[in-house]
Amino acid sequence: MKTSTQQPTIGIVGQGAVGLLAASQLALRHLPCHLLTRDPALSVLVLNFRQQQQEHSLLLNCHKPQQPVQLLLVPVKAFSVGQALQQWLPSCAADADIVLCHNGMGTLELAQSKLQSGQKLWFASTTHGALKSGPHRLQHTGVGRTVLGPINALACQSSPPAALLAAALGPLEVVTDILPVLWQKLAINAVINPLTALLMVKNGELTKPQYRRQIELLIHEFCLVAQTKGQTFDPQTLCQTVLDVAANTAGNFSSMQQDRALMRPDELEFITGFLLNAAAEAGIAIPAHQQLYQQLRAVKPA
Ligand SMILES: NC(=O)C1=CN([C@@H]2O[C@H](COP(=O)(O)OP(=O)(O)OC[C@H]3O[C@@H](n4cnc5c(N)ncnc54)[C@H](OP(=O)(O)O)[C@@H]3O)[C@@H](O)[C@H]2O)C=CC1
Ligand SMILES: CC(C)(CO)C(=O)C(=O)O
Repeated sequence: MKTSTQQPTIGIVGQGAVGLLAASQLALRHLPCHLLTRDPALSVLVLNFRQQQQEHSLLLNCHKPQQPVQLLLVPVKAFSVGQALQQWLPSCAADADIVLCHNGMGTLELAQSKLQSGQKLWFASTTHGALKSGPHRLQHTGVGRTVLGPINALACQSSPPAALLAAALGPLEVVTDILPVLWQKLAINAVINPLTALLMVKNGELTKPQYRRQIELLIHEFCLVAQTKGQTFDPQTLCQTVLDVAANTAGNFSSMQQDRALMRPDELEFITGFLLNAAAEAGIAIPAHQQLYQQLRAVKPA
């Protein structure tokens, strides 16, 4: 259902870094949305949003929407997707656009099983960087881009919610097949995240020659698994892509490093774990990823 001004009701799950980035950029473009938070008593979030050396004081709306949500953005950790959909899909219109946005893979079947038959499922893969340094402070740490693609059959036949996604997390590219994008992001996260989390270093450390052999091995194994799912990558090019991301985000800690440093749950099961499951299904051994997984789980058991 649309409001009188024809602006669809937008809901953003949570008040995490990516969700607040999306809400802030919408607010700066005078496109209001509802933050769907865990705290039912919270009506407004006061946010200091820092972007490109500019500080913005924003008031973000946390009221439960009166109208069914037409566009639901779900920028939560992969392990929260099932519960987030369970909680917030009842607030959505029967023909709503639902947009997942997370690192890792392995949530798509679960998400599809929770949707009503008229709801469209999309995935937005973003390279933006956002850091929440306190409950009221968000910094846009890296200007990136977002690729949006359909997941379920209905989304494949529908127009994408491109204008709103572009306002929230643009520049936006819309693709008809998002899987190659998700697999490439998986490769980046399957190398940078576990290594930085194990070594407790910033991403840039991995550009040093001493890590080159291990990264090449991880990428080689990744390519074998991806191939079994119909995703073909050139190992050398992919290795260079991973090193470029590490160099471009040299001063940042990866999300997995931050999660482990702060003793929060991490996305290892949806990154390395997903890869290990796919390898097992295909009967392929990927010892370099297996070892990383075991080392990380030994440091903090699942
Ligand atoms: N931050 C970044 O720069 C980037 C992050 N990503 C990926 O995007 C995803 C989101 O990242 P990020 O924003 O950093 O993650 P956060 O953990 O900061 O944000 C997710 C937020 O959603 C909340 N949440 C989860 N489930 C619900 C629910 N049912 N109802 C209400 N709130 C809920 C969480 O609350 P609670 O903590 O209480 O569970 C948390 O505050 C991750 O997969 C991440 O790897 C991708 C690119 C960049
Ligand atoms: C690309 C990278 C590795 C940037 O830090 C990331 O997505 C993450 O930290 O989760």
